[in-house]
Amino acid sequence: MTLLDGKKTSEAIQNEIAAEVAEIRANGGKVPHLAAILVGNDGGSVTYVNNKVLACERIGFGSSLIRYEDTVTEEELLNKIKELNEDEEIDGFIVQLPLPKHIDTEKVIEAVDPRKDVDGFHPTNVGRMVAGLPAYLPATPAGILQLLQRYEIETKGKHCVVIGRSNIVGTPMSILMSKAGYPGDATVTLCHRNTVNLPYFTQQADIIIVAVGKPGLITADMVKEGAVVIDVGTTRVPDASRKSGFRLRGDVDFESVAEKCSYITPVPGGVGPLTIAMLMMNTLKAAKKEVYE
Ligand SMILES: Nc1nc2c(c(=O)[nH]1)N[C@@H](CN(C=O)c1ccc(C(=O)N[C@@H](CCC(=O)O)C(=O)O)cc1)CN2
Repeated sequence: MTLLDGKKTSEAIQNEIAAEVAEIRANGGKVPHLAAILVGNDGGSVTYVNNKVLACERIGFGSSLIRYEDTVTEEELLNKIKELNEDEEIDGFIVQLPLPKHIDTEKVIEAVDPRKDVDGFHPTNVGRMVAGLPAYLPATPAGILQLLQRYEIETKGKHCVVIGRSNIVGTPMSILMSKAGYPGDATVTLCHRNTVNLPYFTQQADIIIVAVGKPGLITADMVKEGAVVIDVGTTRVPDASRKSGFRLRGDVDFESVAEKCSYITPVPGGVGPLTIAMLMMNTLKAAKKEVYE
């Protein structure tokens, strides 16, 4: 069994981006600038956004962090988005999810100019991705593609079972894995909460990608010998022995499944760190106007 090391892969990608930024800087070009909007004080979201800002600093990007209390109104948020859409210094920006319940997330996502939507969540980017046109790909699925590619995992003709149909991970992942080319060309089954007899599908899978948020959902008896197992789940479970009071658990029962599969991602240190690297990649593309002229 080979461990798919997302931390190492993320560092490698970020080093490649940093080298390009150094070159841009040396040639007097515009240094990419990412802005992030964070609403509220959710522990996970604060960590992720701080890590995004730190990654910008390490790579040499400019960055802006815009914070609001969770009482912010939808109107205030939409006004800020309008401002960022028009700010020529900002190449791309994100609104950290989830948002408080009183804010319409879809409305917020649609307010972002698709040319600056480095999260790849705007319907224009989703549609372009489906149509095979240049688009910002959402960071988590794009990170999984990088892992498959960098570990030279065969995907053509394989049966890939994706579990979870979220707009951020499962649905785009299923589309990208079925597209022509590498990594892709797989036969894809998308399973979700109403799938009857989940093990029937997972037992046939050459590649399992699970993004549900149910710790330990995938057990050894559900996995074919030699399968590739990608775990996107990161649920915080209480752990009194840790200073933080919690630990992260994936959707895969790692100990038992690792003995059966050919490749597996750990949690933490698997898919998660790639999310940040791919956001940086999208921001570089935005600055270079690679997706939109
Ligand atoms: N606007 C966005 N919101 C959210 C996204 C997103 O891509 N854009 N994705 C997730 C959260 N997320 C990034 O924002 C994210 C999640 C996990 C990790 C990560 O590195 N996880 C580590 C563990 C970190 C920890 O200790 O908590 C790992 O898995 O090893 C990075 C980014 C939802 N919101």
